Amino acid sequence: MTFKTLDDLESGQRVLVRLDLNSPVEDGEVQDNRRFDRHATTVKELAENDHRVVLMAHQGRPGDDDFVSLEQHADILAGHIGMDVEFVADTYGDDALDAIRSLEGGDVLLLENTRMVDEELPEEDPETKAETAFVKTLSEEFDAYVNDAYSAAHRKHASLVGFPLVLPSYAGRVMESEYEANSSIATREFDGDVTMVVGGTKATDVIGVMNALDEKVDQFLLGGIAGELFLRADGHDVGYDLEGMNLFDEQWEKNEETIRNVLDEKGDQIVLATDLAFEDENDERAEIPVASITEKDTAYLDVGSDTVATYTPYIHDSEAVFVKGALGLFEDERFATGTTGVLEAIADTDCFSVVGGGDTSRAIEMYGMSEDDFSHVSIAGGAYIRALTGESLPAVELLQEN
Ligand SMILES: Nc1ncnc2c1ncn2[C@@H]1O[C@H](COP(=O)(O)OP(=O)(O)O)[C@@H](O)[C@H]1O
Ligand SMILES: O=C(OP(=O)(O)O)[C@H](O)COP(=O)(O)O
Repeated sequence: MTFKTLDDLESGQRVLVRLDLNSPVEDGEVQDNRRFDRHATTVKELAENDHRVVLMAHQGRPGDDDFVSLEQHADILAGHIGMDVEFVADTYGDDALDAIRSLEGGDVLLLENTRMVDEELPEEDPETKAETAFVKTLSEEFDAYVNDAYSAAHRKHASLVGFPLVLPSYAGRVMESEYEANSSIATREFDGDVTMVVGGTKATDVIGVMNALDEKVDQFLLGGIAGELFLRADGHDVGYDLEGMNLFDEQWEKNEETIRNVLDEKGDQIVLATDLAFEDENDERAEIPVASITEKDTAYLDVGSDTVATYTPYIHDSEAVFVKGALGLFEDERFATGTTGVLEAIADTDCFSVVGGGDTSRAIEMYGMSEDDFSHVSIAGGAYIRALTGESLPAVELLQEN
């Protein structure tokens, strides 16, 4: 491990901890999710080591519907760690400082949404962030900083990159496990085949992964919106926006040439869906072979069962399988077959497997699978894709330099 961890942190200190509790918010209600469960391990360990634990996290972005206070997050987190989590609706003002100074060993306090601090969001160099009033004021109150927010590590925000320049800094347990797993595709050598299942909504994610990992990956199994755009490049009447849709055409305009080039250059590594699923006149799932599609008149919402049957042997014959992005609209049970099919194929093997993507990894718990069926289930989306494509994660690099 290339950074200091909680194993290196002496007990009984004043510790400022950055988590990523960014969650879906539905009608103002913060939705519990695996990020709380995963971060609970770090928080509980710090409290049990008699630290005075002060937590920072963000939720949403100013102006978005999910930009809310962290008050609900404190209650949800308390439920996961089985301890009280005090909340103060302040980030670094007098109320926050008073609450921080009144803590005793083993206490846990959550500060207000870091994105309510003007100095937090602009993406700036760590040196600039270290000079903000936010960082300078808070860092005076602590002996150490712990960053556990791997899934936000691609952001150069004050709470993520300002403190490591002014406090002794350590990786939390989530940071450790996410870094280890998500960098493994780049750092580990596999004797057998390596397979990547890539889907989701963003063609640029798929292109980035293919360009970065074509030396490491033997086959890319495609699905989702991105997979349909590659089918369009392969000459099929799919991957088009129908009336009222905005999923394909804008991406196609921006990426057509790149998609065609990737398909030409890496075609022998790319496996495309052989059939797709759609909603028929009875609102039920129906499937059609891609070769039989001759009209641009249907919205396809999943890969078909024949595609799953085609992808399964690749997965079964692989030593390592990495997943990024769903193969269909899995939130609708009728169109979960592609995503659950490949996840079940992975679960049936003892290959090394990493499932990533903030939305995609939710499919595991939604369809009764266990995280234990996989080597690692990431709670990161954008950060995971950057790890796969070898792009920098500024907050991780700063921990490594500390
Ligand atoms: N054919 C499809 N039509 C509509 N949505 C799709 C389709 N395939 C996948 N999706 C959507 O893609 C989302 C996941 O993609 P994305 O957000 O890029 O990945 P992640 O958040 O897991 O990194 C899922 O929420 C799923 O609903
Ligand atoms: O949820 C997050 O990113 P993700 O959706 O890529 O997993 C992180 O918390 C970063 O949030 P942001 O994309 O609002 O900076």
